[in-house]
Amino acid sequence: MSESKTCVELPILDISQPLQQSSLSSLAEACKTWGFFLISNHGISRDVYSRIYMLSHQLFSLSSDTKLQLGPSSSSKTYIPHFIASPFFESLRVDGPNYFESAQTSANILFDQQSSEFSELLKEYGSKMTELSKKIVEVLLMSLGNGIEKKYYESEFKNCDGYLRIINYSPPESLEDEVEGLGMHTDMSCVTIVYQDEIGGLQVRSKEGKWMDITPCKGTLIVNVGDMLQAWSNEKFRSSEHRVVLKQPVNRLSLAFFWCFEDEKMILAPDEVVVGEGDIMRLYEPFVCSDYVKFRENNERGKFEKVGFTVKDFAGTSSHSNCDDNNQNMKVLSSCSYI
Ligand SMILES: O=C(O)CCC(=O)C(=O)O
Ligand SMILES: [Fe+2]
Repeated sequence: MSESKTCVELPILDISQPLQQSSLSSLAEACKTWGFFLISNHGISRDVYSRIYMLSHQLFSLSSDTKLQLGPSSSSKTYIPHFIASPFFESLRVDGPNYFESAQTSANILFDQQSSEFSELLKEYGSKMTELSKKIVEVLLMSLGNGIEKKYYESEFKNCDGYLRIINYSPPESLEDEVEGLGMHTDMSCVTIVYQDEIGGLQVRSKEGKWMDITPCKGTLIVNVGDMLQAWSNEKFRSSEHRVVLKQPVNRLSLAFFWCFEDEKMILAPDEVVVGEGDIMRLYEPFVCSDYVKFRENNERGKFEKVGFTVKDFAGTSSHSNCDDNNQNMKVLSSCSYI
């Protein structure tokens, strides 16, 4: 990997302060260009992070045999071992809405001594992330203008739910060049909230195809738009390709929280959102959320969220053929539709 890289400058939204019009504009701009921004004053203390980190570190230090008791099997994706996403990636999933129960089920299998510390912490983290995700989606809808949030926040987003992935990256000890910890992918969520430690490594791909570093910024969380919101917003918000590269021979831990529509949700951008600023083309056919998830899961090239086929290939109208795309595998499902 020898491409030259640059850091991307993303706006920081102070979520504890009343919203200014200027913050909404820079947010809308960042979400259209990068699909990424940062959140400060999110209300999660350093202490909570260091306790989650300590317990997660203990958990990932257990033997493979112990961890493999959690999966992977076709019915359970709780634990993803090394060599599925990459040789250096493993993760533990904690499902909402009952984060305590989900974490405790794993803890009971993994740890000899019964303790609820891990599950209590994840319950707290899950509920904070839920509140934050709701706020973020509302703010994003506000940034679209025309009172879109008043009309559509409650009716469209009230049944969203989340899950958390605790990810442990362990690069080889003799690391000469950087390696990919998690390959290029887009998220299938509405929004994802990531906490990365000071080691960094998260990169976003620009529209021109250049990899840009998202440098860790103390005390902030990273938010990125996922495929579901890209489709719902008719691409007013971009679900960008991103990846994780490991540049130092040290462990990296991250917490990725995915806020998603319910499985049976039909995704169709409202007319007011499609029209926007003179944009009259509907870029996606209506589709059911779980059908897209299945499409990604069943698609060899889409395995583990690697980009190959994305929501554009699944439900994009032919309006997309005029767009930026350097994806050679565009599969147009139907002809252009106008509202
Ligand atoms: O580990 C990270 O920083 C990002 C993880 C990620 O992109 C994902 O799990 O979808
Ligand atoms: Fe991701």
